[in-house]
Amino acid sequence: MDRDVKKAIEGNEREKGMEAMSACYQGFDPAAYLQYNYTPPRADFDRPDSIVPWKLECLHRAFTEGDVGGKVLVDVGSGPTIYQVLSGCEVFDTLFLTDFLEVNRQELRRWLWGEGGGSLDWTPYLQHVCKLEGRCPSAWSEKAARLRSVVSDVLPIDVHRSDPLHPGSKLPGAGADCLVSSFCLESVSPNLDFFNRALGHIGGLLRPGGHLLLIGALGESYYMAGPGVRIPVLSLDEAQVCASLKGSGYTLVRLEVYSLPQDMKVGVDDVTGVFFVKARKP
Ligand SMILES: C[S@@+](CC[C@H](N)C(=O)[O-])C[C@H]1O[C@@H](n2cnc3c(N)ncnc32)[C@H](O)[C@@H]1O
Repeated sequence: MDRDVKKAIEGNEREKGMEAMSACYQGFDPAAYLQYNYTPPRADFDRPDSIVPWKLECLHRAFTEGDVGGKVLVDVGSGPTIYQVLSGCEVFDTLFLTDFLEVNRQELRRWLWGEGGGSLDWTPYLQHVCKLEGRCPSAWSEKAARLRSVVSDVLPIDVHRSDPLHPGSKLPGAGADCLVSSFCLESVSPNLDFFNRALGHIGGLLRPGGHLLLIGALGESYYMAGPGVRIPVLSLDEAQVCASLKGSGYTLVRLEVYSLPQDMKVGVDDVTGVFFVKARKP
């Protein structure tokens, strides 16, 4: 087959894959998603084996080891959540939150700048991260103020585009000094090829020498994003995550894995574990 025709067919298939994924996301319900994943037992701060405290601990460690720094932090596919930047906001003075869906960007803006907060009370999260930082939990309001002061914008993003941010949303300087992304790439990719491409696309936002902190689901084939809203997920294992990072040119600093205790399986997905990666772009 002619090379150009083959490329056109492949391009067409990719467009279809992106459209199908985008259609799945139209029913995403931020309040329900937060309720499913960010309340006990998954966010039980009295249990170190709960998912959220584990993620917050990984992020805290990654941001306080001394090797991650610079000016600009970008969170890719923030969704309606802020937990993933509670440690990073102390290290970076400029932070961009991003998401594909306006409903999620709106939820973030409500917490950041709106009146009446948002759909979830983030206070226990702020208190917990203050404790990890050796501060008094009552410092949580200072942390909230710090986060609000460093967020420069909440931007639209599409990781399936080679230039994932809108052309009008150029990052300052040579790009981000650090990227965080949690449960985004595998939840928006119909197959490993899409995942690898998306990883490459977001890498374009990161300056050489910058760090990627990637959190994601292991062994997950779907999650619920609202009543009756079932989103397919690319089921990954640790070896695939490592191979994808290597394929995108990253140097792996650390991979940590969390296995879900039986009582964290609450019927909103079929995830079996979570990975946390710290990697560096050479
Ligand atoms: C499973 S949620 C993760 C949200 C949050 N980061 C977390 O840790 O819970 C996946 C997110 O990816 C976003 N998303 C969907 N399609 C996307 C795309 N093409 N590019 C970037 N983000 C996308 C969704 O809107 C959703 O917020």
